[in-house]
Amino acid sequence: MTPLPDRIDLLIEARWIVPVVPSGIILEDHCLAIHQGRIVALLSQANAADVQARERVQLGEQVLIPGLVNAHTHAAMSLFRGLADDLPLMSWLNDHIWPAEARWVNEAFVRCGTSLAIAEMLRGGTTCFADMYFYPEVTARVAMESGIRAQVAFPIIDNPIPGAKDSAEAISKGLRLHDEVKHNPLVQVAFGPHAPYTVGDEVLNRIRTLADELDLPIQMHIHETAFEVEEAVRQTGLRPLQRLDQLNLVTPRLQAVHMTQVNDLDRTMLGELGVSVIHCPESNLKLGSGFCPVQDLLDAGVNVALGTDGAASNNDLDMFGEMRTAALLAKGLTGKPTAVDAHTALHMATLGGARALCLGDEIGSLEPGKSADLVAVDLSGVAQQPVYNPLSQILYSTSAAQVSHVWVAGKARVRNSQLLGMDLPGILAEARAWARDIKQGDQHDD
Ligand SMILES: CSC[C@H]1O[C@@H](n2cnc3c(O)ncnc32)[C@H](O)[C@@H]1O
Ligand SMILES: [Zn+2]
Repeated sequence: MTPLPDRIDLLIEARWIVPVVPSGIILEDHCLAIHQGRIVALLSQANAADVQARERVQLGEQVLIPGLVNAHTHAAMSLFRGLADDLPLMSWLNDHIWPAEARWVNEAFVRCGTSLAIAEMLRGGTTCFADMYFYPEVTARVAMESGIRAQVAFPIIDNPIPGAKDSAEAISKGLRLHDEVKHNPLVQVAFGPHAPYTVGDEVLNRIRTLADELDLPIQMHIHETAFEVEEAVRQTGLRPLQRLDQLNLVTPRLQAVHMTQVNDLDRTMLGELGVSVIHCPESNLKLGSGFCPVQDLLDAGVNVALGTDGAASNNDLDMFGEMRTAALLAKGLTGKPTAVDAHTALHMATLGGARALCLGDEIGSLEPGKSADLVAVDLSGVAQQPVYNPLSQILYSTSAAQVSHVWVAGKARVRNSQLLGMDLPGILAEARAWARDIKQGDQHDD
């Protein structure tokens, strides 16, 4: 072990630590040593006794895990939470969400909705989120101000969108944003072509060329419903994933969101070509979109991450709930209780997400050298007793409400369940004002 600095910044003592790597290990009565925003050691409490630290945090009956990675959301859509429920995807989008976006979405909307979403995510143990929404420059700014880690995919659709008159303008604004934030340690930019049915071949070709040149990820909704795949086959003779492969987009930089429709050829292609699949089980269930065959994908060597999707189709941004749904759904779908076990679900929500966002060397597990993106979960409550195995509690009897502390790059963002550095009362007041106007159809004054 490399010697520790004479005095480290932070020492966290916990009853349990689940580092995710090595797989399945649970450390009891251990400490995590943090210096300059990075994990420098995992130590037994006996070995940590002589360590000098500027700050010591004693967590008691709590479990420390890596920060959760919400690998797909539309943060600002938190302002549309509960606006249109119990509908299938295309009527939800065409008849409700897209008209509401055309009427309401502007920079002030994105600022307020993204702040609300980040507050919910940080309080719930999400330390990194991957976003795809209009005015990505606003999302990036709010993320930087709040201290959360983010991948901001700038949206590209063939039609005009809020903030860009066409896809060429969306791309040039997105590239400018990349240039502005490329040295920021917490925020990175990605391409966000919305879906195969909203972006044509010419624009996809340009995205592929630019993403290769700049070494940037591409996030896209793909094979979300059977209807999407059937329509594409009817119109072109190709499944959307086949079409994307012909355009050389099926590569390790592709983050394929949803993938509820997977045939043998798709599965082989995803595994062999190193694509990450972002599984959004609750949004898929609520919109009746279908089921992503996660265990089959994992067996084929596909990296699978977890996302909530937006709060307008979920309707929360709770990654603990998402992990539990993913685990239960896989068992129901396969008829096998061993499918997506507790460790696999936590892996998808941490290291799987980190790898999908090309951040696998930086976050996703508690290992020396990685950034100190951490979550402490309180297991002392009545609904968490007794504790035989803290991993079981994390998956099957815990929600965002039990998160007590959150650190991003070693900096505390939640302490004793209180959000730090964000004006939560102000954000809530503004969100309620937006909802009042949206409900009444009034003009919103900033
Ligand atoms: C291009 S910005 C994002 C765009 O996507 C819409 N959206 C939200 N959820 C979904 C989904 O599950 N499938 C497809 N599109 C979705 C959102 O409303 C924005 O218009
Ligand atoms: Zn989505």
